[in-house]
Amino acid sequence: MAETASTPTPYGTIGVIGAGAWGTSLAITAARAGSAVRLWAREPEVVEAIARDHQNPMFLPGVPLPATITGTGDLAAAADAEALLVVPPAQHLRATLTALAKVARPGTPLVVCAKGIERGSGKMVYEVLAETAQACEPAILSGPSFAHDAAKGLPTAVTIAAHGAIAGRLQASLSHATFRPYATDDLIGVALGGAAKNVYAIACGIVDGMGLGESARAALIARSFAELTRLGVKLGARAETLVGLSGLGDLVLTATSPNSRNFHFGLDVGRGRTIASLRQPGQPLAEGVETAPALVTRARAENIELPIAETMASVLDGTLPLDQSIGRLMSRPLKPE
Ligand SMILES: NC(=O)C1=CN([C@@H]2O[C@H](COP(=O)(O)OP(=O)(O)OC[C@H]3O[C@@H](n4cnc5c(N)ncnc54)[C@H](O)[C@@H]3O)[C@@H](O)[C@H]2O)C=CC1
Ligand SMILES: O=C(CO)COP(=O)(O)O
Repeated sequence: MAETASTPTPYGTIGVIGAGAWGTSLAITAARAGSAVRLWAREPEVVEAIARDHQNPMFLPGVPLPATITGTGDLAAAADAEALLVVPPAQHLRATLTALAKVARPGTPLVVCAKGIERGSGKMVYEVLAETAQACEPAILSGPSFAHDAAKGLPTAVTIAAHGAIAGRLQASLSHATFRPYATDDLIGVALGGAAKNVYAIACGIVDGMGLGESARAALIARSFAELTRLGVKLGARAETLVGLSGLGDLVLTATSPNSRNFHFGLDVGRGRTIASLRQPGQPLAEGVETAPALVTRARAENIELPIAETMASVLDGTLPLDQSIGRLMSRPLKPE
C-alpha cells in the first residue's frame, strides 16, 4: 500500500520485548490491528504457555492470544521486526535496551512503554533511550490504559510520541476498533506524565487508606498535577501534552482506581501495612516506589520544588512517619495557587 499523508503504512511485523501484563496486552492490540507479532518473554514457562495454549497465565490470565502472536525467548528473533515495543519494568529499561541495541536493525523504532524514571540517575526514558540505542528511532507509548481493559477490548486511548512519520505509522500499526492512539512529537511530556503519575497515585491511595476523604484526594490530584506541570515546563514538555492522555488522563485513572497497583500499594500503606511487607518478591509491581526518589532527584537537579513527591519519597524510604506526612504538606507556607 502506498504511503500518503492521510494513510500511513503500518509496520507489518511488531516485536514486543517483555511479556508482562502490559507487553502481552500490547501484543494482542498489535495483532488485532493486523500485525504479525513476536512476543519475547524472559520466563521460559511463558514462552511455553504461549506456544502450547496461546495464553499467558503468569501475567495476563484468562485472555486468549491471537494465533498471529508467536512467543519466543530469543531476543534476536523478537528484534527481527519492523518496530519494537519495549515493555520491561522501568528500572530494568537500561539493561533491556542495551541488550536490544545489539540485535535490533539500525533505524528500527523502539517504543518504550514502561512508566518510570531511573533510580539513581533521575534519567527519563527518552534519555535512557538516547544513551543506549542511538542507532534506533526513539518513541514512547503512554496513557490511561490498564492491561486487562485493553486486552478485553474495552475502549482505550493512549498517546504515542515519536519524530516525523514514525508516530503516524505506529498509530496505524496499533489502532483498531477499541484502541485509539493519538500522536505527538513531545517525548518529554509523554515520558514525564507516565512516570510521575505513579508516585502521585501511591499518595492518593494512602489518603484513601487513611480515610481522609474524597475532598482530600481531589486536592491531592490537583496539586500533584501542578507539580507535574511545573517540572514538565522546566524540562521542555508542552502544556497540551501534560493536560492530555499521558499526563492528566493517566493521573486521573491511576490516582482514583483500586485496580491500579500503585494506588493499591498506597491504599495498603494507608491502612497500616508496612512498606517492607509490600515490597517482598512476588508482590505486584508498583513503579512509583522506585520512581519517587528518582523524581525528586531529577526535580532537585532542575531546581524545581515538588513537595508531594518529596513527602512520598520520604514516607517510602521510611524517614518520614506516615502520620506526620499530611501535616507536613498542610503546614507549608500559604501561597497563591
Ligand atoms: N499493567 C498495566 O496495566 C500497565 C503497565 N504499564 C507499564 O508497563 C511496564 C511493565 O509492567 P507490567 O507489564 O504490568 O509488568 P508485570 O508486573 O505484569 O510483569 C513483570 C514484568 O517484569 C519483567 N521482569 C522481571 N524482572 C525483570 C528483569 N530483571 N529484567 C527485565 N524484566 C524483568 C517480567 O518478565 C515481566 O515482563 C511498567 O513500567 C508499567 O508501569 C503501562 C501501562 C499499563
Ligand atoms: O499505567 C497504568 C494505567 O495507565 C497501570 O497502572 P498501575 O501500574 O498502577 O497498575
